[in-house]
Amino acid sequence: MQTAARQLCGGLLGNGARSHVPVLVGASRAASTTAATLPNGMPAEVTIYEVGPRDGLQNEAQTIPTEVKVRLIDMLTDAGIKAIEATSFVSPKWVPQLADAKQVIAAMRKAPGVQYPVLTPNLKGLQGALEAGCREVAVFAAASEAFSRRNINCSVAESLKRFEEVVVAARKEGVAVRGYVSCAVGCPYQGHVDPGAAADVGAALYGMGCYEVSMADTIGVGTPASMERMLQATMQQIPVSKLAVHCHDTYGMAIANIAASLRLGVAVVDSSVAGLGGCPYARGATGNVATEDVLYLLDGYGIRHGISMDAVLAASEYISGALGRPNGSRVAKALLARRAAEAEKEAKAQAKAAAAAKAEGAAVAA
Ligand SMILES: CC(C)(COP(=O)([O-])OP(=O)([O-])OC[C@H]1O[C@@H](n2cnc3c(N)ncnc32)[C@H](O)[C@@H]1OP(=O)([O-])[O-])[C@@H](O)C(=O)NCCC(=O)NCCSC(=O)C[C@@](C)(O)CC(=O)[O-]
Repeated sequence: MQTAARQLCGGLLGNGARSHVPVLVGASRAASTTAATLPNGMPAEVTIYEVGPRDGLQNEAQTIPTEVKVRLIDMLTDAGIKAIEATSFVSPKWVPQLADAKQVIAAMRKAPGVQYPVLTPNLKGLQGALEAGCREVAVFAAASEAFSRRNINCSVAESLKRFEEVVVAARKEGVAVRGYVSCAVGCPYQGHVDPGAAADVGAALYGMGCYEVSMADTIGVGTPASMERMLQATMQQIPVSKLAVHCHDTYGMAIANIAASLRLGVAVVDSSVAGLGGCPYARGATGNVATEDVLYLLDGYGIRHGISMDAVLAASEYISGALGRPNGSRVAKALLARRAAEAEKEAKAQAKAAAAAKAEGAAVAA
């Protein structure tokens, strides 16, 4: 596997992944470079790449009305999130929940300065995305053969060939492409994944022209130690400013894994409002790390993110209500409980003051 990805990468680039083609003009985040770091080595500013509407909803058994998806995306836009993965142009037989991709893109608000990428597994998906007017797409390879077969029905090497066609065609249209490496620290079918194998697949995606590569702990089995090993191997082939992390929270390690990634300089974090999500082809994997939890972590370090926690909480409560289930974010639950307690205290104080004023009025009248 490692060799296959390396060979392919070499074949695509001639002299290796570092000869990355320049990023696109007009794709604002795609063209940006990371700036300052804090004294602790962490980035001073982090971009949240919100995957709730896509990764979060793709696995839902119940049918979610298009209007609900659109409302969620609009609320996340209102929260100030600058990258929101809206949906997927994949086979509706494989992921029926996102069969309304075209309608979602048509109906949602497209705010200036916000990217709304969509997943495209092949040229057919890209064609659908272009027809819908999308300006950023994402391709998704895996560091594990078994997962690649289950998720996209082909080997890793075949998928990279397919993605190269997508990347070339997208870039011709001026459309930015992001890459994912699934199972970067563990696979539901094969178990252990070699950090070098994940790094090689990431390098192949970066080398073919993805402006950023998101290294995904698809089933949330990683720990800070295994994340660090994987990222250190990857950073030998891709600059850290072009890396993102995508952590599922199955074992409750996602926040620790993100903190470890920040320490290595990673400045783009994928997350999902209310902790929604799970991949249909990753048995037992729970949702992504919740956006609210990541914002709380970033606030704790004094890292800028430009997002309104209140507005994310509103989106989080909205989608949890629409799905009829408890909010999956611990931070959302804690903040909402604290706010409810404060509101109750305030209401009691007001009632007491009103009663006292009434009693005083009655005494004066007597
Ligand atoms: C890749 C394929 C299409 C191969 O699926 P296949 O069955 O090998 O493809 P095919 O080319 O033989 O086509 C089969 C049928 O699908 C149609 N088709 C083919 N392509 C498309 C398309 N783009 N849009 C709409 N329809 C499409 C095609 O036209 C045909 O229709 P039919 O003739 O039978 O009526 C399929 O396996 C697929 O769609 N897989 C998607 C799986 C997926 O979305 N998984 C979840 C996302 S990945 C993820 O969540 C991980 C990530 C990114 O979040 C990071 C992480 O945490 O790891």
